[in-house]
Amino acid sequence: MLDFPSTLKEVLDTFKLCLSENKEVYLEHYVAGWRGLVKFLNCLGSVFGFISKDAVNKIKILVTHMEGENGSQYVTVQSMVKYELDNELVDLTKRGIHPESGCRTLLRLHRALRWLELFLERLRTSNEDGKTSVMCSESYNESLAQHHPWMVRKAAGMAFCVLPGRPAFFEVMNVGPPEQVVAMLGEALPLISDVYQITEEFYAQHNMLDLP
Ligand SMILES: CCCCCCCC/C=C\CCCCCCCC(=O)N[C@@H](COP(=O)(O)O)[C@H](O)/C=C/CCCCCCCCCCCCC
Repeated sequence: MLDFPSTLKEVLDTFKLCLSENKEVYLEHYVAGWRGLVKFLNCLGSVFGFISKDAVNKIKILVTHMEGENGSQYVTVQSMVKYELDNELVDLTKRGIHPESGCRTLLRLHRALRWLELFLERLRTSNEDGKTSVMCSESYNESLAQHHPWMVRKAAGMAFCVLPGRPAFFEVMNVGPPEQVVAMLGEALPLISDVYQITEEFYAQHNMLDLP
């Protein structure tokens, strides 16, 4: 697990460790990446508490699987999917007796990873006056929002309004001057994108992109 304080670079580097040689996604590093991100989210204020709580719950569910008696099946996303499908441990069409399957839980974080990718790309290419609240809400609308009910979208939209400006945001990242942040994001984003794409394709192959 990552210790705090860390820099956002250290957290994003975790996603570099996610991919095995044969392009499988290691759950251990995936979860460590999210844990690190949640710590940054917590630094942004208590208004993000409900988002942080949901992410933490999902991380806990995955860790419980990884540390459980069938933990050896939860090494990569691919092994988890195979195991849960082979053993009918996933609710495929409607909510049923497996509300905490690894597959549906990871899918929620996977969708959030797309939000992160879109948001960090906007941050990377923005200028000094760029509004992080706008970047965040545009990225949210293009990704996660499509899977959230009205109430959640409304609450998220209100939380985004209190995001600090780009300079304060860069400071929280604890990476260095803006040019360094931009360079770091330029290196990290392709890795996040790889992890996202590989997971997306694997879930699509198994018709699991809409798990209830
Ligand atoms: C200096 C900081 C750099 C960037 C830091 C980014 C930190 C991001 C950390 C965590 C992101 C939150 C991940 C949220 C996962 C949401 C999963 C989800 O979709 N859950 C919903 C569905 O779950 P089920 O009911 O089906 O189990 C659940 O209903 C969601 C509830 C909470 C609202 C989620 C809103 C997500 C907004 C996107 C993140 C905004 C963070 C803004 C900070 C820049």
